[in-house]
Amino acid sequence: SFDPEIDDPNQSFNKINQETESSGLQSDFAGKEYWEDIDQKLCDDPEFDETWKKPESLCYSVIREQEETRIEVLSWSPPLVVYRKFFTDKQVDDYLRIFKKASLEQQTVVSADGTSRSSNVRVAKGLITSAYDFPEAQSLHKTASRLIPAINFTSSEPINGLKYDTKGHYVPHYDYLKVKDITEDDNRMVTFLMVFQAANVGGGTIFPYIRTVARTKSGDAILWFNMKQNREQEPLAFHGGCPVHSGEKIISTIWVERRGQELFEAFNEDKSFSADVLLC
Ligand SMILES: O=C(O)CCC(=O)C(=O)O
Ligand SMILES: [Fe+2]
Repeated sequence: SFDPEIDDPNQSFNKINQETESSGLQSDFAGKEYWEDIDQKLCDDPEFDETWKKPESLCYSVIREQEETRIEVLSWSPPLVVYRKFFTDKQVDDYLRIFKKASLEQQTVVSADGTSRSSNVRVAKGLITSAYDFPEAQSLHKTASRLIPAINFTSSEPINGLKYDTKGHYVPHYDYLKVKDITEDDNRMVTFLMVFQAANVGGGTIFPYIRTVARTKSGDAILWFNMKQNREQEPLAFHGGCPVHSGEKIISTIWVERRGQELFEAFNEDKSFSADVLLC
């Protein structure tokens, strides 16, 4: 089925041209110098977002075997979609409970001399929650596989949890790996990002080149492609975690490899994928 919901284009045009009051929100945080001003503004001010000016930005309801998924298309090509209320409250609570129990580690980066140090590029605490060790994570994996049949979730990295405290953020980057011993087949075709707790203020997921921010709530998920059809890096998939100005944000990601993606086997051109595969 098909259920478009378009804002009045004139109304959003007017909104975008109004003076905004976002500057009051922009607090100081460690690593602020890594952020472009224009991206911080997009993070903090939904009125600055250009997505809803595009005629192709629509919401779809897809029903398969009596189960409904609500998909918001933020970009067709490359695909960037938000799944609203994808997980049940129980799934969200169960996964959050792992986080409350675990001792979290500040994410580190490796320096040139081989030592690891904390970095202000990613101010967040991580926790590997593999589907083998955690039934709560397996449940998420199963739901994703069932409701998104276009993607083969079997070939994926362990589910990676991430918690941002107030002032936490993740400077825009690519998930596509540029490491020598990684083949194109092993590389991250898709990022599936699940939201378990949204920040009170801030904390969206920004795509600077698509000029949009996915503003999600707990139970929502975001999916995008990091790869072009020919398996090279998708330039528009550059993204980051917007600064959290108040509250905490808890997410986890499944990185899906190109390996075993039968639906995409025949696609090999030097161009972006298209989101229509996600709607059937
Ligand atoms: O926090 C976000 O919204 C983005 C997280 C992210 O980009 C990542 O974990 O690779
Ligand atoms: Fe990322």
